[in-house]
Amino acid sequence: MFEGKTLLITGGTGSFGHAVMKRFLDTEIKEIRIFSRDEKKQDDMRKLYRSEKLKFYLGDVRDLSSVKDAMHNVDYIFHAAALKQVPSCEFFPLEAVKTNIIGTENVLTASIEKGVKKVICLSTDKAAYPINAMGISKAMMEKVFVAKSKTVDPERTLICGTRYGNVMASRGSVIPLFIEQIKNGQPITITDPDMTRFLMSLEDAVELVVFAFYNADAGDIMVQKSPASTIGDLAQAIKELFNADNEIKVIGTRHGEKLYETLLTKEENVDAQDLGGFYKVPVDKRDLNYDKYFVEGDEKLSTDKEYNSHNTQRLNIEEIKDKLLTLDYVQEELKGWNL
Ligand SMILES: O=c1ccn([C@@H]2O[C@H](COP(=O)(O)OP(=O)(O)O[C@H]3O[C@H](CO)[C@H](O)[C@H](O)[C@H]3O)[C@@H](O)[C@H]2O)c(=O)[nH]1
Repeated sequence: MFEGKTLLITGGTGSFGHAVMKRFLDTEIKEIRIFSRDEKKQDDMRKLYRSEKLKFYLGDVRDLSSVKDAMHNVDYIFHAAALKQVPSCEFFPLEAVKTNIIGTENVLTASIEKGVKKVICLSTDKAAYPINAMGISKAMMEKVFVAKSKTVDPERTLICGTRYGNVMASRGSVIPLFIEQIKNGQPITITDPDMTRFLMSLEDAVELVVFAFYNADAGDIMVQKSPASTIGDLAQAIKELFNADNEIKVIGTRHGEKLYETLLTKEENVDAQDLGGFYKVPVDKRDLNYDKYFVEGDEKLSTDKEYNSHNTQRLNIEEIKDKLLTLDYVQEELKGWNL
């Protein structure tokens, strides 16, 4: 379906943008358009890949006209532009509103106007039962794209989304931190050994978006089933891989952080469809007749459970090690370490 087509990636210079670009660059795709704010990152990417198929557009999702200017003749959009750091959104919540919520509204408004055929909006597990500003803004982003998907004929513009968990070894995340601490002979700082997180790779995130592309209907949110581990086991697995004996220091749960992450809320699970490796949260089909919100209930709502990093498949230390070894980053770090 991508043959001869133009794909626009908002936030395209980020790690997800890079991974998608690599996935599609050598296909029959016509053009991959990278839309982002940072000219330096764009220039680095341009020089690194030197591909005729790659086109760079400077702009900000907050600015509707810059979004519109990038959308002529675009067939599909992966909307990944976001503020995603928990602490910065906590201090500057309105910035999260502007980028994550209004920015998404802009991307969708422009897509509909320009006749883009499909838009996939990327969300995060932190949007399910959100407790921090980043998660709350992403939850609102989901509401915005679900509502917007109902305003347009899906044959013309199909709007849907994905929700995924922590990307293993992403910049500034816990796996590189633990490895750095080992290399520097520092204590390994664990917030709570029993805290759990889903373990997904960047490739999984790309696979999820591609799955959504082929399988989601308008307004659906697609979720990938993922294993999880406790942070205590993750630290132990990394210690064993690096043959390290650093002490473990428990520092306590950080501000805005949960004991476990949720990929499907209990309320979503009632209607979610199990598609093997994925779940599909179908769009709420109730119409503008508000009455039905109050007179029609669902018995399952009291009994169904959420799908979270505490009740998903739990990896043991050996399995975490195997998973870590699939990451290029960990392989590279191990090579350097053994030398
Ligand atoms: O020193 C540390 C740091 C983290 N953790 C734990 O490791 C897990 C993962 O932490 P990360 O910091 O890798 O990931 P977060 O889920 O906290 O969130 C990260 O990913 C988010 C995107 O999903 C945002 O970008 C956010 O700012 C960024 O910290 C958490 O359970 C956390 O408590 C520790 O045990 N010790």
